[in-house]
Amino acid sequence: MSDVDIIGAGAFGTALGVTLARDGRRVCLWSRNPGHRDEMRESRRNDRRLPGVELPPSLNIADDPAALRADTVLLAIPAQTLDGFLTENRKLLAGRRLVACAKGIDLRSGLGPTGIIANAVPDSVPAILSGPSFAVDLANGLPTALTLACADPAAGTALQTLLSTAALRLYLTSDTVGAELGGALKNVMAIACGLTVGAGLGESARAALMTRGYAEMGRFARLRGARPETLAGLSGFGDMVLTCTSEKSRNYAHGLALGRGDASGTGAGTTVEGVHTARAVAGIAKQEGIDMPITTLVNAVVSGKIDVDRAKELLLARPLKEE
Ligand SMILES: NC(=O)C1=CN([C@@H]2O[C@H](COP(=O)(O)OP(=O)(O)OC[C@H]3O[C@@H](n4cnc5c(N)ncnc54)[C@H](O)[C@@H]3O)[C@@H](O)[C@H]2O)C=CC1
Ligand SMILES: O=C(CO)COP(=O)(O)O
Repeated sequence: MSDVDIIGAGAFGTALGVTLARDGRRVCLWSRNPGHRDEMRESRRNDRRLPGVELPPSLNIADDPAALRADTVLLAIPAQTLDGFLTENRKLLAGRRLVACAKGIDLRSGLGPTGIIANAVPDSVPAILSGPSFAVDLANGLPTALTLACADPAAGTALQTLLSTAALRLYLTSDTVGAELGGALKNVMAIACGLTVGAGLGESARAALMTRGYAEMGRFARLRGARPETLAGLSGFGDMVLTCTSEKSRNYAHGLALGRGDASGTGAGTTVEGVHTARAVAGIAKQEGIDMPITTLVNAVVSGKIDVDRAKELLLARPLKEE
């Protein structure tokens, strides 16, 4: 039996699997695509999603989620697919520690990943792993620090120990809402920053957006019960800094391409979580009367309703206020 099972052989699921297996854990990695599984078994690499990285011998490729038996399951699939997967596999996942690795808000329910888990598999222990970590950095063994959030203190401590390695340092919190909102909302801000730089509005404008975006994230998160110190930690501020300043971020790169006038952005087939989260959060903000100007305008731009110039005009025309 493995120590950790991983659902989703995308860039992040594979990077986590490689990291844990190198550090001595027995890992089972499942991809929904049989051809992809065969390729990984044969080449001992995941060239589709994380090219050039060897899969360690203690990482096995599983054929069927039903064969996965570990107490700890990492859910490394996009946020919009989480509810469907969990609902379909509810019985199989009951009683386990389910660690979401996705960063997003479900469009249908408005829930973050731990809320989705709690709803879909009520007798599981939900947790979330979030923070600044490009899959490729992790897979290359570079030092990385993340937030592990779990409301159950004993399970949280056990997960922190199980999932920390020599290069991957996990900080523990019980604030699952804060951790998941920081990770979801920073993707929207990364798109905003990409749009700004892509449209040639400058780095000063990006710094302004990051700062006001962070204030906006805090407003939304507080109203949902998050603790401000969680937002100031790795899963909020830390990840926002990374993804708002690096072209390695798909959210930032998507904004950058749109801002430069390429209407397809990073193109179909790339996971850009912030697009869906902007839509979900803009809708909630409107409904609940929460002031979220940057998120609202990102949603309007990525859905093609307005262009970046119009978004800039609208932001700059807002009434002057205290900081
Ligand atoms: N790539 C990165 O550097 C990081 C990604 N994340 C988060 O991890 C999540 C996954 O991202 P990536 O691995 O990068 O994406 P990816 O695009 O590389 O892979 C996504 C994987 O999910 C699988 N998948 C999609 N729908 C599925 C379904 N219904 N059932 C089963 N499998 C399904 C796909 O086949 C694919 O293998 C996202 O929420 C992302 O924000 C978090 C930290 C870092
Ligand atoms: O969340 C990430 C790094 O922490 C990855 O960001 P992207 O999904 O924008 O590539």
